Amino acid sequence: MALQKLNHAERAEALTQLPGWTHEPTRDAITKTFRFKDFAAAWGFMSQVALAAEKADHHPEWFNVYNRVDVLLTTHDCDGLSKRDVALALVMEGLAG
Ligand SMILES: C[C@H](O)[C@H](O)[C@H]1CNC2=NC(N)=NC(=O)C2=N1
Repeated sequence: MALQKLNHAERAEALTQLPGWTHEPTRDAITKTFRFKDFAAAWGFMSQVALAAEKADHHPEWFNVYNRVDVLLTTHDCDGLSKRDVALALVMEGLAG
């Protein structure tokens, strides 16, 4: 069965668990900008997220410059926001400290 997009109630619930995350309607994605002490800290975060993402077979769209990591999460398989995006966002929150 195809992965389902989150319904209204599920989206609202997800965003209450994810401070600093914003819904981006054009892509039906959630986004956040993380800032770290320096480039090494940002890259360390990205390395840890990359391992978790690969394990879950669910990957972020992201952009890094120096200590900043802009993240966009959406599910290509259903062309919108799914529980996999919420799960990866929660992993990121845990790793960002
Ligand atoms: C074949 C593979 O399982 C799929 O392409 C996975 C890989 N990573 C993915 N990542 C994201 N963000 N969305 C997907 O739909 C997705 N699909």
